[in-house]
Amino acid sequence: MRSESRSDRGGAERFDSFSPSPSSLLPTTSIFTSSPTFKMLAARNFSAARQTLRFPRVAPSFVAPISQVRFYASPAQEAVAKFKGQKGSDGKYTVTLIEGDGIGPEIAQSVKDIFAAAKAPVKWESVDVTPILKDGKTAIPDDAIASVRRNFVALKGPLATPVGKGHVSLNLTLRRTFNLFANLRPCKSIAGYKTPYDNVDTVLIRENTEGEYSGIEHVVVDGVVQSIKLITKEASERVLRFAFQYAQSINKKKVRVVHKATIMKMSDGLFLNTAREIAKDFPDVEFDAELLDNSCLKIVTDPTPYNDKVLVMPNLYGDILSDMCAGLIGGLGLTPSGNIGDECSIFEAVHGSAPDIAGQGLANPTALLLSSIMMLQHMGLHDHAARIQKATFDTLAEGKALTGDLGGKAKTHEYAQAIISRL
Ligand SMILES: NC(=O)C1=CN([C@@H]2O[C@H](COP(=O)(O)OP(=O)(O)OC[C@H]3O[C@@H](n4cnc5c(N)ncnc54)[C@H](O)[C@@H]3O)[C@@H](O)[C@H]2O)C=CC1
Ligand SMILES: O=C(O)CCC(=O)C(=O)O
Repeated sequence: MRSESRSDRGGAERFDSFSPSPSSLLPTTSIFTSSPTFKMLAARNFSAARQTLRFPRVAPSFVAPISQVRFYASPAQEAVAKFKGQKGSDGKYTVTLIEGDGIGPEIAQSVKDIFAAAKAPVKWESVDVTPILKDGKTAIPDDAIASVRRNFVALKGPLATPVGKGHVSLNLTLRRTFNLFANLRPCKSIAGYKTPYDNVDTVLIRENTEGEYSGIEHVVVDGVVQSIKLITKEASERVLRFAFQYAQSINKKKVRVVHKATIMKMSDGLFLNTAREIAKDFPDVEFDAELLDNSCLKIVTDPTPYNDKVLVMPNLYGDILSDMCAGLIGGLGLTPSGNIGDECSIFEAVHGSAPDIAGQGLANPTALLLSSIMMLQHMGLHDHAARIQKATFDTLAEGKALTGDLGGKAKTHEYAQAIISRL
């Protein structure tokens, strides 16, 4: 029976049992399985022109049309977010590629080279996501949308966002456009790369379409702005159900909600209460909850107790906590992610466009490469995923061809070559 009791700040609220954590970073089996009104920019660089797009003063149309909305009737229902792509007549899957800004093209090139050397059955379809305005709102060009919908899967480099002005984040626009409701961010220690902890193995799932990232902001009066954190039961339910199903698929038998329902009693309260309801459908998975600040303190003090759990949380908390976890294993050059939806999924590194090192061949492509390995697993290409993963981890463990962020001297392409030589 599920028992619920409130704990003090030192512990999590507990609800119930436990099982061993998986031994690999990425599970070998998973449930992954018009014309524009006008075109704003011609170039794919992060230019002043992009900044001319304005924040909407009213809510953007990110709510999915009813035809896209998925309702969950019972836990027995098929696992969410399965890959629906088909091999072409050439024996290859076509995958949409968004190279991105800053270091994006450099790290994307490494992934392309490694996939070619590994003979991964993937054909890249590069698309331009320079934003357009549709009905006054930032949108992804129709060709790019059609490509992702056709291929069901995409690999994406980082996209830069103007600070404090300009167009809505394209990263967020992509997640909303395709209703990519869960952002899956695993973070595991790299053998051979020494950090204060040798055994980090966290799995964080972030609600990906609403919360603090809803983009509903307006000026109330001069000097007073309001930003709305939108939480809906429907979006909470789908990411929470994904979290429980994902935990089962990787044999982690604990799911923990990270929240701040002490302060945001209604919004985080709805997320937490929805989690309690969903948890009833998964009696074999232990469920509890923890306050965000407490989670941060405890993870940086000792991440080990988090190795047996899947953490699930509202949008902003997941963004911040996953960067913090990246710091525990050696930085943003190492952490992958998957934006998971019912129809399509887009895989990308956790990091951004790293303008400070862009164009110099200094970027570490590991995070995008591990994201592409998650993508292969999602597509059911487990053998190719395992081969590339082994070559990557062996190269890192050997430590001879590391990029600057890991204390090495290798250029991006030299590190990629070292991986290729092991394939
Ligand atoms: N999902 C996405 O596409 C994301 C995009 N961004 C955007 O990226 C831009 C830059 O954001 P920042 O705050 O500077 O964060 P960032 O993640 O781009 O960089 C933070 C630090 O980590 C380093 N770093 C990141 N990735 C690296 C890699 N692969 N290899 C070696 N070092 C790496 C950078 O050099 C920098 O020192 C902004 O426009 C932001 O909006 C930020 C986060 C995610
Ligand atoms: O879109 C951006 O500029 C940053 C987004 C981000 O940090 C993320 O959600 O991964």
